[in-house]
Amino acid sequence: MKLDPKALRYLSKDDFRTLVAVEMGMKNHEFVPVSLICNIANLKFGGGKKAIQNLHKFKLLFHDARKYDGYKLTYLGYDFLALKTLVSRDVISYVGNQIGVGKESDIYVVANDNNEEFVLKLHRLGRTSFKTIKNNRDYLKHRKSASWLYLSRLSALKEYAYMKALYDNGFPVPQPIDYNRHCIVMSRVRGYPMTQIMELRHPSKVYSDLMNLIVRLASYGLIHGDFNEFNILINDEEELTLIDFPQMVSTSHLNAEMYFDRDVQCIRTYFEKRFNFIGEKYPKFSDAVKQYDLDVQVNASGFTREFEKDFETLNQEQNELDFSSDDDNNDSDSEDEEEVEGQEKEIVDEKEINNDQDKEQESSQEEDEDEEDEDQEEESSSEEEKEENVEQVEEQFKDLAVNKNREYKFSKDNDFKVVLRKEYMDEMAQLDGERIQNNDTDGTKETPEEMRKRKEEEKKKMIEQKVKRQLGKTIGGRPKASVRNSVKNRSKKEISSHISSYS
Ligand SMILES: Nc1ncnc2c1ncn2[C@@H]1O[C@H](COP(=O)(O)OP(=O)(O)OP(=O)(O)O)[C@@H](O)[C@H]1O
Repeated sequence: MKLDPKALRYLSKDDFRTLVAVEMGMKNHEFVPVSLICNIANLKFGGGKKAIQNLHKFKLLFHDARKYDGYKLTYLGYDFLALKTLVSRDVISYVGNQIGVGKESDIYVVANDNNEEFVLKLHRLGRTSFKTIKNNRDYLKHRKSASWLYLSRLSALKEYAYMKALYDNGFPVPQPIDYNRHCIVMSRVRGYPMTQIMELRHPSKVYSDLMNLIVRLASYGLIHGDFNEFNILINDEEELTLIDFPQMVSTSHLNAEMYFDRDVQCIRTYFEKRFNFIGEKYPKFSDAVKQYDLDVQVNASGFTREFEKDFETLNQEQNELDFSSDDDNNDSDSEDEEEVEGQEKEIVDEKEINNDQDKEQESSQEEDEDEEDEDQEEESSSEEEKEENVEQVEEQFKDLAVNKNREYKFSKDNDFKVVLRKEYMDEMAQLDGERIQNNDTDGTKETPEEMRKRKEEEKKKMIEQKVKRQLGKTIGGRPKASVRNSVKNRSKKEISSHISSYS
């Protein structure tokens, strides 16, 4: 599901109030009856129904009238609630391009009023299960339908808590900025996922940095649990940043050694396959001496043991639900068995909602003008670029270049321009050198105009190659998912339902 923030600017305070009312109603109902929504929202003169229609129009609510007139939140609706809160806290002001799609999240670039860029991660746990839940449920004794909200929220909270504890202790992780509901805002790392790197200048150094990181994590009582090339970002200086923490486990976990060894093995295998580097020395679980305990800090950040327990239980239940979704009978049976503790924790704190609502005002309308100006500029410059080959490059590049459909202005115009990496620049310089040599020996000198054209051509070729590679690796969801699956031992079913959720 793609996040499209354009409706934000058209929604009134009453609309948001009604959206929150649906969220609260989903505590006990899969589809919240219209009368209940209106009651909770408590709007005058039939305002509730009008707001429901508006929210439905923007696809923030899903309607079902089979048993009674009821509505539930869509992912987009839940995204909006979180975005609205983050905007009202002045954490973010603009939403930019999507820069990543994980199995369980969508990643966007966002910016605040000072044009500082961050990354917004929207957790999407349980999205497959959510789709399989039967529509004939009306009243939820045991918060089944809302579990995707709760699960995504817990996952975000866990990731935020771990990221904060790690960041505060000097680990190379993004800086956590804020979170709300199922969203985290963190600093943007200037680097590439290691899976996109074809060659390293110093493979042995990077390898030993990674192994040291695994051991250092263990000395703080933690194992990443998904330590692979997809969750390691590397920059041009070959510095590393670790991302994605919802699966972290403690070194006192029953299977801690297995998780530790798996993390180590993942890196060894990858280095051997990709860089032809055999890591002869590698750490064992017994090498890691626990010196610190980050658990306390993680708890202090809000992710208590109770939440951890809930998270594990729900995760397991969601997995079981995925497996049994084909079997209609099983589904309804298992529903009755589903008793999860701590229902009160389920939906957002009412107080928080009310405060947020009061603070949250229509703050997005003024952004239109700047954005339109930008779009006009883009159009006029593209008119000049009529040459066929330029168009070809743009076509291939469209997902990586400036998103012309974006509804929100973005801070730095040049942000999405291709940044040619050092290797490409070196390659071009080398080609230049060869050409000059040839010219000298031929006795035919290139005019400055010819040289400019040739350089442009070469640059375009480089970009084309780079883009092809990137598109193949990052945008083609199917191969990525299957590779990830082999790393993480995910079921085929899980992957195919994930892939279908994007189609
Ligand atoms: N702080 C960040 N800075 C820059 N890019 C990021 C950042 N966080 C995530 N990304 C990009 O988003 C991609 C997906 O992020 P992440 O691994 O956190 O998602 P995920 O849903 O947890 O993935 P999965 O569950 O499939 O492992 C990353 O590969 C990376 O390219």
